[in-house]
Amino acid sequence: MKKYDLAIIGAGPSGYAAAMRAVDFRKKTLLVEKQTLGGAGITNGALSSKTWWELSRDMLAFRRNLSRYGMQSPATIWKEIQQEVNLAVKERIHLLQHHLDCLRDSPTYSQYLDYQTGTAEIVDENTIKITNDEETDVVHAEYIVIASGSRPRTLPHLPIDEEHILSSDTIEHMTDFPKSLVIVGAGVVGCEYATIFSGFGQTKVFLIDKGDSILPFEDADVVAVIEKNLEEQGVHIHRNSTLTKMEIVNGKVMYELALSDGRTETFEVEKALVSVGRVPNYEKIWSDAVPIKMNLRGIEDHDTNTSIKNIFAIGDITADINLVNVGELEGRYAVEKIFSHPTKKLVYENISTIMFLNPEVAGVGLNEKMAKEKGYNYKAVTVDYTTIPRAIAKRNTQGFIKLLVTNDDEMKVLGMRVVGEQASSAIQAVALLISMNKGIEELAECVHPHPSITEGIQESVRALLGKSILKSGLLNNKVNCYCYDCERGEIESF
Ligand SMILES: Cc1cc2nc3c(=O)[nH]c(=O)nc-3n(C[C@H](O)[C@H](O)[C@H](O)COP(=O)(O)OP(=O)(O)OC[C@H]3O[C@@H](n4cnc5c(N)ncnc54)[C@H](O)[C@@H]3O)c2cc1C
Ligand SMILES: NC(=O)c1ccc[n+]([C@@H]2O[C@H](COP(=O)([O-])OP(=O)(O)OC[C@H]3O[C@@H](n4cnc5c(N)ncnc54)[C@H](O)[C@@H]3O)[C@@H](O)[C@H]2O)c1
Repeated sequence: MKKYDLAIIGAGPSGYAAAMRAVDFRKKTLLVEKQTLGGAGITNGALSSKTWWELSRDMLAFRRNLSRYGMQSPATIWKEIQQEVNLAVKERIHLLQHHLDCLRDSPTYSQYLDYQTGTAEIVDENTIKITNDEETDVVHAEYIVIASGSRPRTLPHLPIDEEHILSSDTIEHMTDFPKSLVIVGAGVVGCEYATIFSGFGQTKVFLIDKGDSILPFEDADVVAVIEKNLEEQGVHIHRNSTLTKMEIVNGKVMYELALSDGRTETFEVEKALVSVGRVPNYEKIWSDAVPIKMNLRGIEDHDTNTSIKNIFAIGDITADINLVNVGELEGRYAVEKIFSHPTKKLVYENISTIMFLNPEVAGVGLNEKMAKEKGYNYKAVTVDYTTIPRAIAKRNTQGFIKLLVTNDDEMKVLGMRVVGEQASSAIQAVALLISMNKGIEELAECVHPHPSITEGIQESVRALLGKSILKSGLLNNKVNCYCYDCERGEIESF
């Protein structure tokens, strides 16, 4: 039986990152993947959907520019767009595969990493069975990392046939733009695909929202911008609507909604996308001999440790945040914990996220909803994009920056949201401040290039310190500072 220091189940972003960190420690490592290298980080997930989003955004901008010069838009051809996405996916998988091949052939690394395709199952604490079409292999591992990821959640009354009623695993494999598409679930996946399909301008999109606003975890001012743009692109948002029935009738999707006023309404569309969250891939990963504790959301890990001493869990299989950067962070951390002593704790406070919407929404740390739930007294500033020269030059001033800090002398950064052009690049400096547990003074004096969106971040910081160029509370609240008192539940401008 082959012996390994570490065996990793799943080669998505979490497992791949863990394997590469183990190689740094020169430990004999096995990485097992049953399907596609890169997991949902590449295929039917992060990279593929972001390629669709980029192409859709380009097409929307192209159509707008053509109409500015009084020109007709050409037709958008599904096959061409899909081919480009497939190229992006192949390019990334090829790079990761080629990297594995190079490691295998490298005199420095070849003895440390084995990559095997097959389905892995933990038989006991140190034994893994790997099955593929041809054979079954059994290996010994001192430590095991589970990185088996997640898949789309299904609902009992929604007959997903992956042809008419689809999940995020198959929506990108359709053969043409549907004339109409209903999306069940207005979370990140649902809103990103609503943005993608409405951006191409070939599909009438309906979005079913259980509550009164999409993206229920986000602040109302952020959501308002996104909803406005979706609706301007022709998306119909069914608010406060419960899906009571969905069926395939004569090749079309019929769905029935119960509205909050007691009425029911029926609609017919060509396709449906169900995006109501994800569930962990835990089935048949471990046998009864290894009782790993989990709940409905995933493995209950403590800093990547599971309830079994030598078995760790990372990425989407765990019951916390499902993101590529979080999976990679956990993967690297788990391996450092196994083979050394990590110098830093595993912290989630400075995790940056981007939601690929119209416009993009970048975030780090807390938003106001979360800060209120956690009982913080905080100071906040909002700076409108209309005050930022770069946004004016771009001829797109829609959006704003919102920065939250503690309401004390230190003014530690709690979190930030940026909605608008280049939002993602604007948040990095603040993410760094949070990770360094620093106050905002540092950012106030740094000289930013001009014109740049990050000047808006600097103006936010200066406004909180009472030394901004544009003063708070004037100019129709385009620069606005306020504090929130959690005991009184009140907001006061300053
Ligand atoms: C549509 C969509 C868009 C997304 N967009 C973003 C984004 O923009 N940014 C972002 O940060 N995140 C995004 N995500 C989330 C991100 O894709 C996941 O958080 C990430 O892929 C999780 O990585 P993972 O390695 O934990 O799991 P996965 O990527 O799910 O990989 C797990 C791997 O394990 C393999 N596996 C499972 N069981 C076994 C077994 N028994 N034996 C061997 N192998 C096994 C699977 O085949 C798979 O390849 C998106 C997700 C979706 C669905
Ligand atoms: N840009 C990004 O970083 C990005 C993009 C896509 C996905 N992701 C990750 O993937 C994960 C999964 O995304 P998701 O959108 O599937 O999950 P989600 O949890 O973000 O959203 C699910 C939505 O479905 C709604 N819902 C649940 N049950 C419903 C029902 N019966 N009827 C109607 N609506 C219902 C919920 O209210 C929620 O709004 C996210 O946690 C996210 O971390 C990240």
